[in-house]
Amino acid sequence: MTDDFEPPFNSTSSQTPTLDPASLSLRSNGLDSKAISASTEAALQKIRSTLRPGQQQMADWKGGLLAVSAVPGAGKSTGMATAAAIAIARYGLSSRRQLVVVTFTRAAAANIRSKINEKLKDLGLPTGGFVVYTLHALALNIARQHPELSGLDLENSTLILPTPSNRLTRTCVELWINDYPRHYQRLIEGMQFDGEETERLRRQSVLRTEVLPDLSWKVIQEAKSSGLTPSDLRDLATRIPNEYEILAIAAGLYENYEKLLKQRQLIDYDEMILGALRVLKDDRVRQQWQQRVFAVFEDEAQDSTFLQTKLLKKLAQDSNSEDVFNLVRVGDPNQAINSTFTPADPIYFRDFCQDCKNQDRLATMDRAGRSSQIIIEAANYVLKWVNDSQVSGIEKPFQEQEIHPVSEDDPQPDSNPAPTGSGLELYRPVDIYHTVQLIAERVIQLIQENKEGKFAILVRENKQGEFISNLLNNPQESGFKVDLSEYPIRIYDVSLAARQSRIPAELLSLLQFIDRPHSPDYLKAALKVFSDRQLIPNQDFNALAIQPEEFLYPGPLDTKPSDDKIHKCRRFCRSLLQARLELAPFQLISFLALTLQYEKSELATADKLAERIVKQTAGNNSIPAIVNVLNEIVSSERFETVDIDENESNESVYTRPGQLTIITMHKAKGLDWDYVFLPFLHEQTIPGNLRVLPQSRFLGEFTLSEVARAQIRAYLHDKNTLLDVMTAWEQAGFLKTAEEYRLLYVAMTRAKRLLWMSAATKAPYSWHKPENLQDQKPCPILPALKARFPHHFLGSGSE
Ligand SMILES: Nc1ncnc2c1ncn2[C@@H]1O[C@H](COP(=O)(O)OP(=O)(O)OP(=O)(O)O)[C@@H](O)[C@H]1O
Repeated sequence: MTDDFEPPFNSTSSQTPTLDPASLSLRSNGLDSKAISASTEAALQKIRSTLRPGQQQMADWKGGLLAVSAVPGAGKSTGMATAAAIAIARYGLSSRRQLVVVTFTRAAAANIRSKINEKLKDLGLPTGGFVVYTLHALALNIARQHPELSGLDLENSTLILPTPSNRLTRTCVELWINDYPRHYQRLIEGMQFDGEETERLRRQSVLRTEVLPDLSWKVIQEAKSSGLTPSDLRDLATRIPNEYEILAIAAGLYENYEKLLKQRQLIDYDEMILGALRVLKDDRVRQQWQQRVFAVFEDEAQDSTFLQTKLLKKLAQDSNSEDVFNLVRVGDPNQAINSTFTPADPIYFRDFCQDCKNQDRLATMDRAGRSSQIIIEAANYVLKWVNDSQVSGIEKPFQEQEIHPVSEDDPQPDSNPAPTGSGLELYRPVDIYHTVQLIAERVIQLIQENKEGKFAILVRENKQGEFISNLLNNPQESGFKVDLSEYPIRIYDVSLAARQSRIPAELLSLLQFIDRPHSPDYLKAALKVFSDRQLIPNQDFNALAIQPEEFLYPGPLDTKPSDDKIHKCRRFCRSLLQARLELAPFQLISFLALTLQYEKSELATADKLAERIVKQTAGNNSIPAIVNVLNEIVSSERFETVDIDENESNESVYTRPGQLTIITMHKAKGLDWDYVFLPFLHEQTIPGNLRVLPQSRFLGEFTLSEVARAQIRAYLHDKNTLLDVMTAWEQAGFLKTAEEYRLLYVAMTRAKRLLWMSAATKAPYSWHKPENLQDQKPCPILPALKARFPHHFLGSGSE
């Protein structure tokens, strides 16, 4: 985290510029521009003339609020960087009074920083007039400079990223169970219960290791990032009673979480934003900051949470006039794809756009030069079709915002390029193997035509990427007919990195089991790791794990049936316990890596991890010591994986010429390629539906965490909306449907010259078992596109 933020603004008050009262009154009505020379003005006009109409509106901003709603590929970051450089020049900004540019990821921050620097250099201006932050880095910077106000001791605390499976979440759950036995019992009883002991143990296992950690994780994120305290949540719980008292449980978990953070000197990301907001509550300090901040420009504004929005508004507020904000927010409501698994909520940006519209301060950037005309038409059609079909209740998933091609004289080289072939190809391959074969064959054709071409296969989940990558990289072993290694194309599997980032957690689970094999939780977690790695068949592990001894070493009198599946699970677990007896603790990591059948780069990551553990446990190389170190790595930071090919983290590695990138749709946001392949578009995943896992059906046909989250969200949007359980569950489903379609839209709009889409007739129900094929319906978009663009439908693709 430490390298995530800029050198701080000057923090002492003596260095704060004092403002001339005359300019203050001017600033309330608009910003006070510096007198600039005719030659600088001419240079600014020249830069402005390279912008598209929507971008020019950004460049012409003269203070106050401005919302910019842009379509994919409209040039949001280009426009923002240029507008920033123009504002810096026009208002004579310097390190004493800076423009603050905020964006979402570090890569995006680096990108926009270099664009602004470039423009300033062209203008012959110094580069001290602006800073670029990620939202969290900005908050951290403010909180760090005023520890007495933020209440955060950042020097002695650890930053954490809670997950449902980490120790902190699990401890919250255990404490809650202790404090609320009656509530817990009510959950165990579920819809109905006949008191049978094995079933009781199974339900306890599901609640303790799945349902409650999930509830805790989702609700805490949602509530905290929206500024709700545990007691706010308790109040809300009394207003939405239900049988299980879901929100009361959530409030209890949240209280435990907050207590644990304090006790253990841990800080989460929301705490940093809250800390910064506490700092800005102090009038004097707030004014100092506001005087140093000339204005705030935010990119990717559709992904902000309530608290983040609040922080930016505070900073952008005029120090002398509460109603004046110098704030430009740029985003695309149609590319909001984080709201179902993070607390990001596009409603805040939509509301901001609406407010700005009412004040005539909304600009739209609806021209984009990225894609061929036919791809634009397909994306526009999807948007309209989805909105018209009312797939997600009354709220439309998309803002009615069509993409238009840029004008003929647009400065972007090769804008709206000619399509490759027909530009849009729709297929219904026989099965998923056939799908990959069609892609490989098409790639071979295209790479021969264009050696510098950029290719990507976008998948919905990493498992699909793994499947494709295995077939393409090991054609012989898989009996696959096409061998890409004979052609000048490199395969870059981004999902591999995601798989690698799971390595520390996987090893931790196995080691915890080795350390305490009689713990049902650890046994279950170990089985889950084997199953995720496809070494054992997936099944309800709660049933196996509740009596570890019986499972591991069944006696002759054991009555439980034991089939092949169970034998296989048992063999793996026993081999771990055997290793414990035979190997020294420091050798266990390598043994586990081999047991999990890690491949080359995964083994390298495991080695790196082992080295670090040996160092950190020097003097006490016991299994509990190793578990402790691993636990810290897993719960407090992202361990860096080793990429055998490179160590670059720059996004440009995803879009290199002559490369076929396999990447998730989520990660592809903001990137583009000449040829984009979207395989496996099945209704089951896009839009899919919210599933209740069989093991937690005893609670009813809904998921506690989703219900609670939907209830909180509805309340935040409108304090009078209190949803009952089933309505909340339905809302959660709508939210997911809407977001899946937006994700598909993001994926489609990554293509420049060819958009290739397919749904195989036969596909697996679960990608954990890709070989189990069954008939699968296509995503409803495909038949709709087929009807609208009949000439682009190429059947199964075989002659
Ligand atoms: N005024 C312009 N002149 C020349 N090129 C431009 C201009 N505006 C944008 N571009 C080019 O258009 C492409 C898309 O721009 P950019 O990546 O900023 O779009 P975006 O709106 O952020 O896209 P997305 O929403 O899909 O992430 C880039 O290659 C950029 O260089």
